[in-house]
Amino acid sequence: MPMASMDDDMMDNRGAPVNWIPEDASLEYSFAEIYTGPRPECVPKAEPFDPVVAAFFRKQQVIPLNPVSRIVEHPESVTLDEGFVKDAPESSTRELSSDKLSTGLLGKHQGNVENGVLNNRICKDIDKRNLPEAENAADVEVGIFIATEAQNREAFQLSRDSANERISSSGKVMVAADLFASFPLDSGALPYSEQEDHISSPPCSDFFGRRSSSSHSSTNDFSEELNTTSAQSSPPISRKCKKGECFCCGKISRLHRKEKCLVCSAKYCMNCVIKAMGSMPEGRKCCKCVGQPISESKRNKLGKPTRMLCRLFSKLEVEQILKAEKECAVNQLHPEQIYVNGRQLTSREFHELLSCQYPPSKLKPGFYWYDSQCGFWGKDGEKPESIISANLRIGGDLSEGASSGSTRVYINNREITKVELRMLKFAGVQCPPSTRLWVDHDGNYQEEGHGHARGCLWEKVTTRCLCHILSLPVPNKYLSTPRPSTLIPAYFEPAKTYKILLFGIPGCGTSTIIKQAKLLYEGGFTEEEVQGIGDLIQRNIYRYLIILLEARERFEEEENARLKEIQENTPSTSSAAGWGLPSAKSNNYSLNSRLKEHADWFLKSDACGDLEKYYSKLSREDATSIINLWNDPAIQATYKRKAEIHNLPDVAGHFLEKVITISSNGYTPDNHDILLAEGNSQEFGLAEVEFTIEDDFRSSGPYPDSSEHPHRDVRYHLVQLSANRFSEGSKLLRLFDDVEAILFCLSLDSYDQMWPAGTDNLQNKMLLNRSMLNKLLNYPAFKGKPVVLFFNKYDSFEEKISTVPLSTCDWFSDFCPVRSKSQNAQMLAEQAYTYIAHKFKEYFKMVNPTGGKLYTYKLNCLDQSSMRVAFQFLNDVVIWEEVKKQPQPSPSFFSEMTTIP
Ligand SMILES: Nc1nc2c(ncn2[C@@H]2O[C@H](COP(=O)(O)OP(=O)(O)OP(=O)(O)O)[C@@H](O)[C@H]2O)c(=O)[nH]1
Ligand SMILES: [Mg+2]
Repeated sequence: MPMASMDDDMMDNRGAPVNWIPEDASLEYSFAEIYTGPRPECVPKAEPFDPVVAAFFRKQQVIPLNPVSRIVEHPESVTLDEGFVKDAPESSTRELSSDKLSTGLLGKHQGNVENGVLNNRICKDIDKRNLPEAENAADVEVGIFIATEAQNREAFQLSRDSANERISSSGKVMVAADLFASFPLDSGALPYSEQEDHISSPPCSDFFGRRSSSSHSSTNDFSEELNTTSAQSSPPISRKCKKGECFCCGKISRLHRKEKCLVCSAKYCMNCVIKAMGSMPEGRKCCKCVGQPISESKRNKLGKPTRMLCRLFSKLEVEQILKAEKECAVNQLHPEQIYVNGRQLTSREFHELLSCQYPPSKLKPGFYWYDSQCGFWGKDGEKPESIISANLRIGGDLSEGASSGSTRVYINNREITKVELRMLKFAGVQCPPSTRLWVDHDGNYQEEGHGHARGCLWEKVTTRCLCHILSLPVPNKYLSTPRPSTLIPAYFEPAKTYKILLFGIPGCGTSTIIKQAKLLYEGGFTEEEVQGIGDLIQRNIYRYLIILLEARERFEEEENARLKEIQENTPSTSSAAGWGLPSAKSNNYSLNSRLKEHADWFLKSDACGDLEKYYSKLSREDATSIINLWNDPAIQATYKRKAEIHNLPDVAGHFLEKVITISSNGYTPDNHDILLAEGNSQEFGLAEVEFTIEDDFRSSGPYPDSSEHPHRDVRYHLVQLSANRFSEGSKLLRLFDDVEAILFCLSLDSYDQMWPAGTDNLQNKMLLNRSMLNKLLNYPAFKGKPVVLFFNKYDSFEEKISTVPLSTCDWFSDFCPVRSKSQNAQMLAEQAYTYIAHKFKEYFKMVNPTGGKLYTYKLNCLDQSSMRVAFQFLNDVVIWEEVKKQPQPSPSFFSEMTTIP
C-alpha cells in the first residue's frame, strides 16, 4: 500500500489548519501517527459553541449547552490509525463539508426551519476527512448539524455507524461528545440500536415498544433508561479504565483500593478521590457527575461507608457525606421511573406503593404488573416476583398478558405462567384450560361464577416449600423475616397532609372543584365513578324536565290571567280575535294535546313518586318523549325565562339537548359532561379527595437542580361540606376541627338568584353567602383560620353583568362603575368583581377583626387551566400561612447593626 509522503509543511500536529489533500484521491493511503501531546483529559475542552444556536436551544429548552466530551480511552499517547480514516458516508460528508469549520472543531449545518421551529436532531460525527484540522486527537472532533427529520435520521444513522466503526476498530481512540445527553423523551425514535459497551447511550424513547425490542434481554432492563427520564437527569456515562488504574492520575495499582463514582463507575485512588469528587454534595460522585442520577446497579451501595472514606474523612464528615448521598433528591427513585400495569405512577401512587405495609423490596425503575386483588407483583412479562399489599390504588388495569403466560389458566384475569400452573397443580387446584380463578390477598381462591371459596393456595406447608423452590412468592405472613414496613425516601415523604374544608351553597361549583382535583392530580375517575356520574346525568334529565314542565304550567296560567285581564278591559266591540290577541285558553306556553298528555304523565308520575323508579335508567321511549317536549316552542319559551326558574340549573339545556345520546346503552360521559353533571355526587365518593400539588419551584424556579431547595410536594385532603348540611352546633362540624384552611366557594353569577333560606323564605344567594361566611367564622374551631374565597363561574358572570345590573342584589346597590367610551363587558366584569371582592373583605374584617386572613381569587372551575392556577394559589396560601407560623429567625448581626439608632 503506497504511503503518503509526509512533507514538512503538511503536518502541524498541534492543530494548525492543514490544507494538504493527496493529489490522487483515489490512492489508498495510511494516516497513522503517534500523538505526543498532553493527556487528553488535561487539554481544556474546546466547547463547540454557537451563540445563535445556543440561544435558540436555550429558548427551546432542548439541548444543554455543554456537549462535554466523553473520553473513553486515554492512553498516554493516542494513535490515529487507518480505522479512524474510514470514508464518511456521502450524505454526512456533504452536510459537513458545506459548512465552514471556523474553529477547526465544529461543523454545523442548519437545515429547515419551519415556523420558527427547528425540526431538528443534532448529530455528531467524527470525520477526519471533514475535520482535517482536528488531527490533534486532543481536540474533540464534533460535527453538529441541524437538519430536517429525514435528513437527520439518515445522517444520524450513517454518522453513528461510521463513528462506531472507528471506535470499535481502534481501541485507543477517544470519542466525541454525548450530545444526546439531554434529549427530551419525545425526541423519539432516534435509531440507537446497538450500544457500545463503554458508552451508555441514551435511551430510545419508546419504552412501550420494549417487548418487541430484541436488544433488551429482559423487559425490565430499563432501569438506566428510566433513570434518565427523571426530570433533571441526563444519562449516566460509564467510564471504564484498565483494571487497577486510577481514572484521574492513570496510575495502575491493583493492590490499592479505589473509590468508585456512583454514576459513571470511574475509579479513583486515594490521592485523587478528593480532587475528583470534591466536597461530595451528593455523595460519591465525580464533580462532573454531580446532578446526575446514580447508576441503578449501585443503589444498594447508597449510604454505605467504605474504608477509603473512613480513612480520608473524620467520622462526622463521613456521616454527612453518606447522609447527603442517601437523601439528596437526585439519588432517589422518582415516581415517573415506575410503570405499573402500563401506566406511569403519580406522586400519590408512588407514595402509596412505598408506604404500604408490604412494599416491593429493592424497587428499581422499570415496568411492573400488579394484581391489586391478591397483591401479586412482578416485572412486566415475567412470573410474580413478590406479594405486596393488596388493594393499592396504583397504575393502570391489569392486562391478561401482563406476565406473558401461555397456559390459558387465569388468576384475577391474568393468564398465569407455566411455573405458576405447576404450583397450582401441586396445591391440588383443579385447573383445566380456560379455568378462571379469583384469588384474594389471603390466597383464598374460587372459580369465576361460583360464589364460594374452594380453598386457600398456601395453606399447605408443602405448597409453600414448592413456591420457594420455584422462586414463586408466598404471602408475607408466612415469611420468617417480615419485610420492612416502609422504604420511603425521607425527602419524598410528604411532611403533612393539609386538610381543607371546601364549603359552598348548592350549585356554586364545589363538586366541580373536587372533580377537577381528581382529573388534574389523581389521573381521573375510575370506571365505577364514571358509570355513577352517567347514571346521575340520566336521573337529572327527569328532574330538569319536571322543573321545566312545572314552570311552563305556571307561566301558562300567568299568561292566561294576563290575557284574560286584557280581554276584560277591552271594549266589547273589539273582540279578541279582531285585535289579534291569542285566545285566553291557548298562549305561547300551551302544549298541543298529544304533548300535554306526555307532560301530564310525567308530572303525575313524579307526584306519585313513580318517576323515581325510572330514575335509575332513562328509557329510550322516555327520551323520545322528552326530546319532543324539549323541542316544542312552549318549552323553549319557558326555558328562555330560566332566570325566573330558580331551581333550574344552567346545564339543564345542555343535557336535555343530548337526551337521546344520554339514553343510549353505551353512553359514557366524557370529561366535559362529567364536569357539567351537577347534583349530589357525594354518594360517588366525590365529596372528598386527596391529591398532591407538586411544587413547581424546583422545576421552574431559579434553582432547577439544587438540593438546597428539595422537591417538596404538598398533599391535600379536600373535604366538601354543603351549606345544606351546615348548621351551627351540628356535630358534623367536629369533623372539620383540624382543617388548615377554609375554601369558601361562591358563584359570582348568583347575584340575581334566590335560594330558600329557611322555610319558604327566598333569599338572594350573595346575601346567603355572606351570612354563611359569618356563621362559619363564628365556629370556635375556625377562629384564626385563613379563608380562601373562590369566586367561581367568572365566565357566566362576564356574560350576565352587562344585561343584569349588579345592583339587583341589595348589598351591591352602591356599585357605580367607571364608564368609558371603550367600555366592554370584560372591563365591567373586572370592576364588578373587584367591587364584590372588596365588599367581602370589608365584611370579613368587620365580623372577624382579630381572626385569620381572607384571600380572594376569581376562577372558572370548568376550565382546567384556570382551576390549576387556582389550586396553585391555594397551595401558595397554605405554604405562606405555614411559613408565618414558623418562628422567625433571630435578628442577625447585620440587621442589629442597621437597627442601632
Ligand atoms: N359556567 C360555569 N358553570 C360552572 C362553573 N363551575 C361549575 N359550574 C356548573 O355549575 C353546576 C353546579 O356545580 P356543582 O359543582 O355541582 O355545584 P355544587 O356546589 O356541588 O352544588 P350541589 O352539588 O348542588 O351542592 C354544574 O353544572 C357545573 O357544571 C363555572 O365556573 N362556570
Ligand atoms: Mg355537588
